Amino acid sequence: MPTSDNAGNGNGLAKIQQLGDNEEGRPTVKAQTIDELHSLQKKKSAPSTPKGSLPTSASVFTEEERNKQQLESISASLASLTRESGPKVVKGDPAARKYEASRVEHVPHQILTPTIAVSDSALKFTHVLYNLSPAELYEQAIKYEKGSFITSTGALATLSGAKTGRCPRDKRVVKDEVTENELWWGKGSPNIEMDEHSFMVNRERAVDYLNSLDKVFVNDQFLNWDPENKIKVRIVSARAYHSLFMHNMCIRPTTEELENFGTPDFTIYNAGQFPCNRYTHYMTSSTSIDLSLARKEMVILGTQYAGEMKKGLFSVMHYLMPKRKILSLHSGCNMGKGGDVALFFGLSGTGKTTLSTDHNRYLIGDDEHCWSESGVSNIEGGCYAKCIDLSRENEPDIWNAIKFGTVLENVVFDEHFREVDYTDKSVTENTRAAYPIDYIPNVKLPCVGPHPKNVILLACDAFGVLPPVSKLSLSQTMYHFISGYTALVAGTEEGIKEPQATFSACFGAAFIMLHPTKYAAMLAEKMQNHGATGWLVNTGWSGGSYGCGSRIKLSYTRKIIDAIHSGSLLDVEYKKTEIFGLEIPTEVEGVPSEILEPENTWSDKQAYKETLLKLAGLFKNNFETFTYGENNQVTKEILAAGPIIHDA
Ligand SMILES: Nc1ncnc2c1ncn2[C@@H]1O[C@H](COP(=O)(O)OP(=O)(O)O)[C@@H](O)[C@H]1O
Ligand SMILES: C=C(OP(=O)(O)O)C(=O)O
Ligand SMILES: [Ca+2]
Ligand SMILES: [Mn+2]
Repeated sequence: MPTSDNAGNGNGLAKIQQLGDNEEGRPTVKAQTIDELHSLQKKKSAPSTPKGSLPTSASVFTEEERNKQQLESISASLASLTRESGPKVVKGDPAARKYEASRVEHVPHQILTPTIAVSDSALKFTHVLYNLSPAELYEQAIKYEKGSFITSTGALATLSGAKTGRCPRDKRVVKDEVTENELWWGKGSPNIEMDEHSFMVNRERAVDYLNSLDKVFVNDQFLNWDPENKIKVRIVSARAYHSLFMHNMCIRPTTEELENFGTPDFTIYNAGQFPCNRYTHYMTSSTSIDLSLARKEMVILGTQYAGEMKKGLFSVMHYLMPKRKILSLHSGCNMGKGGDVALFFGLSGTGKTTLSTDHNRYLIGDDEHCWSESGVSNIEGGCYAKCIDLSRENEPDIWNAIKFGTVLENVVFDEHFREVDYTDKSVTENTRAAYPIDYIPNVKLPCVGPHPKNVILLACDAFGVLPPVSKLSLSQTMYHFISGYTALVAGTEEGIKEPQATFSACFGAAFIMLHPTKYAAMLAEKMQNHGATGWLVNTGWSGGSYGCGSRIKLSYTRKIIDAIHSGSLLDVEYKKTEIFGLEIPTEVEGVPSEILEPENTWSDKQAYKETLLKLAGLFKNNFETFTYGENNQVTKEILAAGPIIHDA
């Protein structure tokens, strides 16, 4: 009898929902398990050639064949040259190994020759993370690299370790029968020799280190936007940070270009976390950056500073391009709406990146270019901006480029909000942002342009005696190009009042491979043929040396640069200065006229005169290397274009 109560079921109890029921028409997932659900999240990236389309000559390979070719090529790059130590390479993240297991069978078996010793590393797989996307590299960095964080604007903040700048004294170049005669060696040259054997010792050390890891990153990319002079580069590295940096800084291949990449023209082995062995001949520290032009390889040991890779490749371009009658330039480059191109030469910190990034002009590149018969081309696919004291007001385009995908090196940020404090120098003064060039809104794509109209030499003169702007004759341009002057303040060290003069031939002595006069002669010829005007712009001190005066306002420098671009600076009156013989304009729109003549801005005229003479003496002293050297091609005319000190 009590059952009848239940059977009636007039009590309003809800029916238990069945799987697949869909009360509000909301679809539920098709997955039966949580693993299945996860497997639905990622779909396969689309191939570049859609299925069913006719194969072109470049796409006759199946995806599997291409994959096999890529693996063979990477395997060859990573091969030990002294023994059969593998590697057995396999694509993909070892953390996701169970999903990759089926691919292992495709790896070609290495034939073991009994004459070559087998090591344990021959038995293990090296997982290759090949041309990962920025999103994948973020995950790798955050999961596995201490010191990697996402900032409030989405950039990837990283630490470069003990080295926060380049180590030019640890750079070595293999001297052989060919390079002995071709390259610039000796006093003033950046090329410190090593022999081939020592290079091989370091190469093996780097390759063994990389093979000992569970995984390595491989980037296959391009240098040079000039399609006829593109260079294929491969970068093998151990850190996601390095892979993302190069992804941003080199030219990114399309999926199709990557499928048909083939053998690289140049390979970098970056084993930066691992030191070199100081017992190796030619090694003077635990850091070594070694270049073999014959092998088309570079080895990095003992420094994780990413700029070493970018500037290492720049050195290679300084060798390869002049062979093709193309001038390689350590300069920024931009183009006006009317197609007028300007080059900005200058040493580190003088303003190449800042001044080539100009909201009113198209950016071609901020640091490395080529000047060929057909015009200028950027070597890189990204920019590498200093971020110390970066502000939205002064540099809006660089500020806005610091977003998802950008690598932020050695900056300090709020631990909770992850807002970067660009004034903080706790890690280093050389904080940097590396971003793809298309993060700048008015980029010129492809990054090429016609022959330059203006060649601007930037010097940050901390002595405060060079005029904010002067127009140069061709010989003066050559004189100042070969001198490559800048004077910076030590900055981080306390008590340093005296500016440090630096002379760096061709505004890039650390990267040139041939004698400076070779590049200078090419520049003179090109400037003459294309009617380019040379300018010297002081982005440094005014009103006294460092300590007394102050740095010229960026807004004034921008006005000066505007007047150069527009051509209006060609139509004003000029006055010639004493000692340096520089032509200085009497007026520039938007700039107080009195600052154009440095003497006016110094209250102590005697101190001005003495400082001017001191700097002129430093110039003369530096130039002696070029006039009395064995490669004396410097004409009297160029020498006469330098400062003239009259004996009292
Ligand atoms: N008058 C000026 N002209 C150019 N840069 C200036 C000036 N005053 C201050 N600066 C600062 O100097 C630095 C120049 O560095 P950057 O453009 O990165 O040089 P480079 O690319 O030549 O290494 C920037 O931090 C910029 O804000
Ligand atoms: C990255 C560099 O370039 P720059 O300082 O000229 O921007 C460098 O010299 O290490
Ligand atoms: Ca530099
Ligand atoms: Mn720069």
